[in-house]
Amino acid sequence: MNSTLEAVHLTKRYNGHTALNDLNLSLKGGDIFCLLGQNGAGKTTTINLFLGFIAATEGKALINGIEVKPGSTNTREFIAYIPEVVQLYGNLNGLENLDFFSRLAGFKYSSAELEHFLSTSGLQKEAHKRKLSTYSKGMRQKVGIAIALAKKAGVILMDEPTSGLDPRASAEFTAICKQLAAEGKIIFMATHDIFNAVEVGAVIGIMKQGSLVHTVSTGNITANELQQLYLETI
Ligand SMILES: Nc1ncnc2c1ncn2[C@@H]1O[C@H](COP(=O)(O)OP(=O)(O)OP(=O)(O)O)[C@@H](O)[C@H]1O
Repeated sequence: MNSTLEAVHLTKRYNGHTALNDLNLSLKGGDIFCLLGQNGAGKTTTINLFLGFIAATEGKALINGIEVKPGSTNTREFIAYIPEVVQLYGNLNGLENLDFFSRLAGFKYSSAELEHFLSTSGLQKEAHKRKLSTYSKGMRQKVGIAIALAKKAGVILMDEPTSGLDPRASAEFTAICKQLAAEGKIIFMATHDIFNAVEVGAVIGIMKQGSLVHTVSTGNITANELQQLYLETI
């Protein structure tokens, strides 16, 4: 199935304060979209609407043509979410965490399959059987990606995934995102990382006070130009 992610006049207000204003967006399998914007611009609000964590005030968030509704499980199976800090069980190892979260999503895999998901996500083999409490942030994130793969989610939402990663881990992460998109997944990430957004080859949205004010393709812009546009916008 070709995945889709759409926002149609998507709006969220809190007591008269507009956190997200009339967002219109249409992504398909293979697309990478990076949402940039200052603190409070509305990036996490957008992700939370697609996850069904909060209800839209107006408009719709749609995954594979199905409207996302808080409390409904209709769209959950199509989505994986990688937050800034991936929450895993510190006293379980990488394989055990992956097995646990895969089962929670309704999938049961052999050890070889679980190992394969972890390796595809870039986690070195020696770490597969080490307790999560000994993992770095980048390693935890790789387990998060492995869980997304194991769920067979067509849409992967990420909130500031490269924050706190060293340049090498960030570059590895970029490569994995590109690979996932090449396999037909939609990657939607909120980020402050202009360099990563350009490297990942995404379409970039710049958000200001809840409104998407620019959408640019990275094929047409360098990191310096994007930084300039960002600074002029916000
Ligand atoms: N539960 C809430 N109640 C009231 N206002 C909220 C709530 N959640 C978010 N907001 C407001 O909505 C606006 C958008 O917040 P959001 O978290 O989406 O920003 P962001 O772009 O993700 O910022 P950051 O880069 O800091 O994560 C902000 O003004 C924020 O204060």
